[in-house]
Amino acid sequence: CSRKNIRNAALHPLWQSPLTIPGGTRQSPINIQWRDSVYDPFLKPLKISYDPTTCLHIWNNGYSFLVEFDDSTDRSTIIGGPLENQYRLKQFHFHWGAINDWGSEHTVDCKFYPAELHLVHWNAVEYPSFEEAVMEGNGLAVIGVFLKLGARHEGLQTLVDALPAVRHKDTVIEFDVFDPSCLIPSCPDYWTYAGSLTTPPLTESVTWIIKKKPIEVDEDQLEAFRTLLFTSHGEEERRMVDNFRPLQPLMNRTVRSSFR
Ligand SMILES: NS(=O)(=O)c1ccc(S(=O)(=O)NCc2cccs2)s1
Ligand SMILES: [Zn+2]
Repeated sequence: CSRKNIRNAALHPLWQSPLTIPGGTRQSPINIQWRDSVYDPFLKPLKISYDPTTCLHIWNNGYSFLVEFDDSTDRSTIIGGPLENQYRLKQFHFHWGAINDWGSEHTVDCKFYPAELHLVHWNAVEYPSFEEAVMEGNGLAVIGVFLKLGARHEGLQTLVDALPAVRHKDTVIEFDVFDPSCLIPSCPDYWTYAGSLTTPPLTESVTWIIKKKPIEVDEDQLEAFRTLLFTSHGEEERRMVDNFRPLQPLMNRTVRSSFR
């Protein structure tokens, strides 16, 4: 994949920390070369069961804006797909670009989408806490959904309307009821591979489940993401854009598809 626009992200303040971790063999994100992905007939459909009342708040953590959920019980979970266990929803967040030509973390046949949604889940069957699951090879499962420019997304608009209240880093607002399944395409097709967190601590603990179909959002909604700031109140403002990690080497990995 051409690295012209990856330079922007690599030089971005977000990546002052090391871009790669020593000895990393399963880092994320990656380019998904459609023709190299291998159909696996044993992959199950992914079963998503979210309780909208487990939604807690939206906050700007200086990397992205995240919507966090009460993960003290199994009320919002996923199971099936490539997963051996049930995983609990912890939070979802997005990555996006300064312009619509790039912004996603994963690419498909070297194509960037303008943004990407990540729904982060942890293996509460095998591990006592999220923080411990983050350190384990099968600790996390992240669903990735690409955003493409198109029609306005009514479900997303509820989030967009809350963004002015979390414009600065470390601001938070309560968010009582939200069902994130409205952000996941109904098409069941996905790719899956073994990878890592794409922000520090970059741990190699993520089973990635990347939906083949994108969701459509409109220009105003993408522009609303770009009004957020990396910086806190009182600091010199830096717009929160290009908060995506550069592509990482595939190394000895195969991307499987749930579809022919
Ligand atoms: N872009 S991504 O989906 O790969 C993610 C990056 C970081 C994620 S996190 O929610 O696990 N926070 C990291 C941690 C918090 C506390 C201990 S480690 S998810
Ligand atoms: Zn992410």
